[in-house]
Amino acid sequence: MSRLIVVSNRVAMPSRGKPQAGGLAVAVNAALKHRSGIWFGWSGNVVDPPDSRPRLLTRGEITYAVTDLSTADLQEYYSGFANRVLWPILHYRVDLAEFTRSDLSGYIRVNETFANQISTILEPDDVIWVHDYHLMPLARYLRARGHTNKIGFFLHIPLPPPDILRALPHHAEIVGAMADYDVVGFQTENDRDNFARYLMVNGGTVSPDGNTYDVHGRSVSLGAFPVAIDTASYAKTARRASRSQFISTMKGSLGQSQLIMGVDRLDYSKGIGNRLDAFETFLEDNSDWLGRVSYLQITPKSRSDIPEYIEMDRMVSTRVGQINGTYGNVSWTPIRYINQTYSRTALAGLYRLARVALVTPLRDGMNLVAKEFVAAQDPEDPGALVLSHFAGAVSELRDGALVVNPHETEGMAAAIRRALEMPLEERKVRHARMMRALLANNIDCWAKSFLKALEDARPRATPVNNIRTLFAL
Ligand SMILES: O=P(O)(O)OC[C@H]1O[C@H](O[C@H]2O[C@H](CO)[C@@H](O)[C@H](O)[C@H]2O)[C@H](O)[C@@H](O)[C@@H]1O
Ligand SMILES: O=c1ccn([C@@H]2O[C@H](COP(=O)(O)OP(=O)(O)O)[C@@H](O)[C@H]2O)c(=O)[nH]1
Repeated sequence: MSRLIVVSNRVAMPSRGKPQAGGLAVAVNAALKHRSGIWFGWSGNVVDPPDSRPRLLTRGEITYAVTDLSTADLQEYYSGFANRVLWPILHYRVDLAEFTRSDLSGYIRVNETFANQISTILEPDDVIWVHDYHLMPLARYLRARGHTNKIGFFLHIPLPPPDILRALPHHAEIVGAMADYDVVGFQTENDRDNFARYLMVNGGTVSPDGNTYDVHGRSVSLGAFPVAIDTASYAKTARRASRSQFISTMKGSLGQSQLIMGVDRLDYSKGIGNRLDAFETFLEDNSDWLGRVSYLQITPKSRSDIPEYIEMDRMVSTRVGQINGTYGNVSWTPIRYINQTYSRTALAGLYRLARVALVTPLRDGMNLVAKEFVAAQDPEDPGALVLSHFAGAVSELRDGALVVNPHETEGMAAAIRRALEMPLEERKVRHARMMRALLANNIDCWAKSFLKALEDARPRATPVNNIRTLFAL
């Protein structure tokens, strides 16, 4: 079997020890467990100047090939273009995008550097699987270096309609460059259809199979491959974790209160502010629940150098303080707000203890927390999931979750009450439906179905040696 080269901005090195908050690392790690290969990406270190060749480290079946970034790379590529331009625009927040030409050139420079470094380790029949918005044009630079390998791309975050994509300055250089992959995968059909429409309005034509698009001489197949979790193994972890000292201490601290949980990186896309508004309205409208509920919000800090994230940090802390100050008393604090990262095992135990999970992003590619919460429940006494209509996970979990619009405070407050008071029989039925969906699409299916689509893609006869823009801006 040919080697698999996984490429992503972040590489989850086992030696790092610390748990990582972020679904991409969790999904790729699980996918690589079943196929030997190389995982290439950023080491997480900033070095001036970085080495021009990757450092290799083998652990079991996986070889990690990592490279450092320079201070300018970190600033322009990661904090700048990837996280202040692409992240907001792809999450439908054009209002938050801060575009500069220097950030765009830093982004292109790092993509070209990655292509150079990958070229040093690439063999002709390697299959390359690139992940996420940091590396959208990588295939273009690999093709320009003469590589005809199969190259696939998976976008972990949403892809908005063409009108929003057009707000991205020089979008053809970035979004249009995805046509240089053989297969492009998305979390949902909606994301896939948005990209198909983007290609069509820019002169692409669809082939009779309905999945392959010809775009000015390039051929690219599109598909939806919802990212998954290892459901059965996570359920086992949760059963074990629920017997730990950590969980019995937590249980003791709750007394008779019901536990509501939220777990999100501190990111504006997660809708934490709207959720706090809804929780406040719930307390305001339901005085019978005062003192009988505890909302635990675990929120590791994320991308803390970026102004929008600093502002978010300030806003959430202030709101939590206001709500606790207004509704709490000497023996009861409504919200426990924590900025630490917990291991997935510790989270599994907490999920199993919780009566309700609030997963209410304004937009989210998938949201693995929603899936992990469901997998962690005791089927005989499961908790209820309140899930945003705008999380990718809703396409698989809508039959069992209480689906809410995160922009409607009163609707979310009502859903919190309904979830807390849901009869056992209804909780069991809803949980069983969601478990069925999760068991049908396991992490192995995700990786296997994407790699199968890549294998089936038409081989490229000749490399593209010129880098040219596909269509007018
Ligand atoms: O690497 P960071 O900048 O610290 O950010 C963490 C990761 O966040 C994003 O995760 C996405 O992928 C998940 C798994 O497919 C998906 O469930 C979630 O909805 C997405 O937001 C980001 O896409 C990753 O690249 C980051 O590593
Ligand atoms: O303290 C934490 C918080 C989150 N996570 C994990 O980080 C991932 C978050 O993925 P998700 O898709 O929900 O969102 P993302 O952060 O990737 O946008 C999940 O697997 C969580 O279990 C974790 O291990 N520890």
